[in-house]
Amino acid sequence: MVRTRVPTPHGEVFLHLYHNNRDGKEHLAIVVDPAQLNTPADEEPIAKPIRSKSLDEVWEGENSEMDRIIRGAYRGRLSEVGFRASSPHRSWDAFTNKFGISVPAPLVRIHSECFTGETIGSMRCDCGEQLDEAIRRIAEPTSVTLPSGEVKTIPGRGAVVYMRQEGRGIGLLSKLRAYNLQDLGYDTVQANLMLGHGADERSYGIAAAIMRDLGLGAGEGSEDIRLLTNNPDKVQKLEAAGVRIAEQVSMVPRTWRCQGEEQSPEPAGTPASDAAARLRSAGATLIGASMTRGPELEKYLRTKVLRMGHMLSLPPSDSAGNA
Ligand SMILES: Nc1nc2c(ncn2[C@@H]2O[C@H](COP(=O)(O)OP(=O)(O)OP(=O)(O)O)[C@@H](O)[C@H]2O)c(=O)[nH]1
Repeated sequence: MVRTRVPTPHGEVFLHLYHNNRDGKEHLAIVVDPAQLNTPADEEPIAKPIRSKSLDEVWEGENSEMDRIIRGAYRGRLSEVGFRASSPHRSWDAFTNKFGISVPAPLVRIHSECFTGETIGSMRCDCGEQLDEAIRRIAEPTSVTLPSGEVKTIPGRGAVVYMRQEGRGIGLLSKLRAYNLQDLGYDTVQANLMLGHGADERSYGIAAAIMRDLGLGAGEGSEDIRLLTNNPDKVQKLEAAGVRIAEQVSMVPRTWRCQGEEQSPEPAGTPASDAAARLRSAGATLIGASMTRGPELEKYLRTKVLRMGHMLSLPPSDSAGNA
């Protein structure tokens, strides 16, 4: 495992790259925990830091602080000047916050790789938008009230566990074949089945192991989590793998939040710019073409709701019987 800091439009995140001996793929965890950047090493953070146990362990054959730095086992922001070793071996299992307040459970998303949606901006799915939206929502600050009555804003925290399960686990090659079948009119479920695959071949054992390592919903001293998903199968499989989910938080596609309004390009004063402004004022960072939309995305989203049981309300036109 290796960890590094990455600045993003939503703030600085820590990218953890995990090796495993089950499927040989490199899965990732994108950890949002600004307290690790802002809290001086000798001060208690307000919420439990999201730390990887395997990263903090001393590894066999590790001889110097530089070895640990190179693999990312440090706290705070590295810089040539002013780096502090910062109690690298401390375990946070028994963490209690000394401010006497309860903070919201960390927000977590288990995201599945989608080359087409995330890298080339395909409008067949909303995967790129979901990844952006997940990091934005995890990083969103919240207000807490101190025992003195003072209201304090604390940064959002949580993680996206990024699983290399392209095409719901069937792989990119099969997904591209499925797209060709979809062009003939089949939906995403039918196309998978016609190719001899299951509708969804993903498993969540490795995701649960990563969460255990990070103390998110599983493992010694871990916190319960809030899970960002609409997928009931994901919730059920994670719980079966021992992950404690305090709350399921849904993700409404941006296009369904702004139904009927034009968008990109966004000349000022148009419904498009209003829709984008509303999303921005809600904190959204709109990337690329603002939001994904179009008939193919519409069909994809409706299939998720109608055939895969995703917990989302259809927009008014669909619930009126057009599905
Ligand atoms: N087989 C197949 N996979 C697709 C298609 N479109 C997107 N995907 C994959 O679907 C995965 C994302 O899963 P979704 O079903 O969209 O969402 P989810 O993760 O199950 O549910 P949420 O947590 O609510 O987002 C990614 O691995 C994508 O590569 C498609 O048309 N066919």
